[in-house]
Amino acid sequence: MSVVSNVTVTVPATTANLGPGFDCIGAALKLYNEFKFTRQEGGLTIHVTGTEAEGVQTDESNLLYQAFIKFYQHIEQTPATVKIEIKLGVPLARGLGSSATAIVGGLVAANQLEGTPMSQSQVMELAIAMEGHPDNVVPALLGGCRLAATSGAAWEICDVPWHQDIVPVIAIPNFELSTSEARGVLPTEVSRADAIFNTAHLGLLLRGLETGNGQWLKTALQDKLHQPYRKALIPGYDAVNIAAVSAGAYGMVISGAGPTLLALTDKLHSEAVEAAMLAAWQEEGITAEVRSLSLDTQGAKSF
Ligand SMILES: Nc1ncnc2c1ncn2[C@@H]1O[C@H](COP(=O)(O)OP(=O)(O)O)[C@@H](O)[C@H]1O
Ligand SMILES: N[C@@H](CCOP(=O)(O)O)C(=O)O
Repeated sequence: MSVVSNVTVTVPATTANLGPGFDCIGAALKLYNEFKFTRQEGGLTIHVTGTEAEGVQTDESNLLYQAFIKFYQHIEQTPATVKIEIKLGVPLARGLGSSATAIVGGLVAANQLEGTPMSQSQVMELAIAMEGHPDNVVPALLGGCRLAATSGAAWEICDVPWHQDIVPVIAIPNFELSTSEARGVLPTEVSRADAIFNTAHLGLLLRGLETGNGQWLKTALQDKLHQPYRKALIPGYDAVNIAAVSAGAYGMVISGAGPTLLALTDKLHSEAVEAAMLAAWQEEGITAEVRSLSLDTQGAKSF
């Protein structure tokens, strides 16, 4: 393919971890950021519109631009000078993969502008290296629900079947929690019992997601590697959890590094689960936006 003068990339939000799959599983959601890159003379300009636009840097420190630059370093070329227009749909620092959209968006845009010198799997490897874990950048790039594992040299990515009756309900509170802060509270070592617990629960989760077996999902959505440490950073976590399950959710987990909470339920109960999560957070004095979203199956798209 040939070099082009502009490209627009859309990248979906993600919900990573899904309880027991810390740092290895995530799903793309139908909620998007849009990034337009146009070649221009005379230096970088960044213009941001949409949800919480004031929270995004408009200089060279911008994460989207950092990913763009990383691509050129990788192919050992001088970066194109560009105008960047960002339309935000994914809220920042809420555990919905806003940073992953920026990393994937910057890499995909640079690859497209330069006529795709890199394959999709090379872009993916670079995105994982930048983010430090695969569970949000992989579904952001490829869509669907994805499990990632590495032997050390390369990554194996597998598509995780998601039963059509399972509905993700996301409850996004009106406060931020940076991923680095939420990683900072985690222990560096875990017990053998906790490692076994999560191994078993992740296996059960994969089968529960595939079959829609509610009994399996109810047990599977438990975790001992990150949520017990992180829930103290999310006021109202226990109340929202109890409300979601009482309204018919299989269970509730922290989306990504939080503070967004994710309940899995079925179509019959999704509206009641939404209302219950919203009311529980309101009672704690926290404003939230609660919605049922479906899975994005296409990942990053450029045009
Ligand atoms: N569209 C974007 N363009 C540039 N930078 C972004 C964008 N979205 C997020 N970021 C950067 O990523 C940070 C949030 O990352 P992080 O703490 O990992 O939270 P999240 O869970 O949303 O990924 C923001 O504060 C901002 O610096
Ligand atoms: N496994 C990571 C996932 C972070 O996802 P994000 O959406 O919060 O960026 C973690 O839990 O730290």
